[in-house]
Amino acid sequence: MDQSDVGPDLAEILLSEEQLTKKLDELAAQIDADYAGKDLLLVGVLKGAVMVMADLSRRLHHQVQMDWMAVSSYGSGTRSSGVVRILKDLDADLTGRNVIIVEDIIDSGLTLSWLVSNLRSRGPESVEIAAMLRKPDAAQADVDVKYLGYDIPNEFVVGYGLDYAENYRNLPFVATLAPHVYGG
Ligand SMILES: O=P(O)(O)OC[C@H]1O[C@H](OP(=O)(O)OP(=O)(O)O)[C@H](O)[C@@H]1O
Ligand code: HPA
Ligand SMILES: [Mg+2]
Repeated sequence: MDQSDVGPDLAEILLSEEQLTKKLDELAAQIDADYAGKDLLLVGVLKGAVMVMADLSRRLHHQVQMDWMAVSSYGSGTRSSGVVRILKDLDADLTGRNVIIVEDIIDSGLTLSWLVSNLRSRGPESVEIAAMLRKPDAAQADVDVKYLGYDIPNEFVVGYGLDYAENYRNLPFVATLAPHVYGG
């Protein structure tokens, strides 16, 4: 699929499939090296992390387990208010486990900052983060990300797991939306 398949809805491709692939290779090599000889549990955050989880995990030579959480922010009505509700919890017991939380994007950082402290309270050996995208100019909470793909500008992006109204998640690249799509 390329930009022509989604017509005029996209403004600009920020990261191509090749750029994502190159970064996934690098991150997988780092994780393999860092966790050599250690147990590893990858925790994906539904739904956005599905692409990163699938592509990163299959590049690892390391034997890993995978588990999933679904969370939702609520409160003021704006997304990522920092008040997070668990919609689906992990099946795995984290006691003594080495955990990497796998995410598509760190935007305000509120989701991950809450999630890291929640998972740390469950007695794991370690908790780290792997995220494909980060918006440094949107940060409202400090998030220490060990395995990062790309820093991007503070613009709404779609593709590679990221949605606008549940659309565009299946694009193999990351793009900005044309203003007419979101009423701009
Ligand atoms: O850093 P933050 O500002 O907290 O934003 C990042 C979170 O927002 C998105 O998820 P969303 O809640 O949209 O759910 P989804 O993954 O199902 O799209 C994204 O996948 C992250 O989980
Ligand atoms: O830029 C974004 N796009 C889609 N979903 C998101 N969730 C947080 N930030 C974003
Ligand atoms: Mg998400």
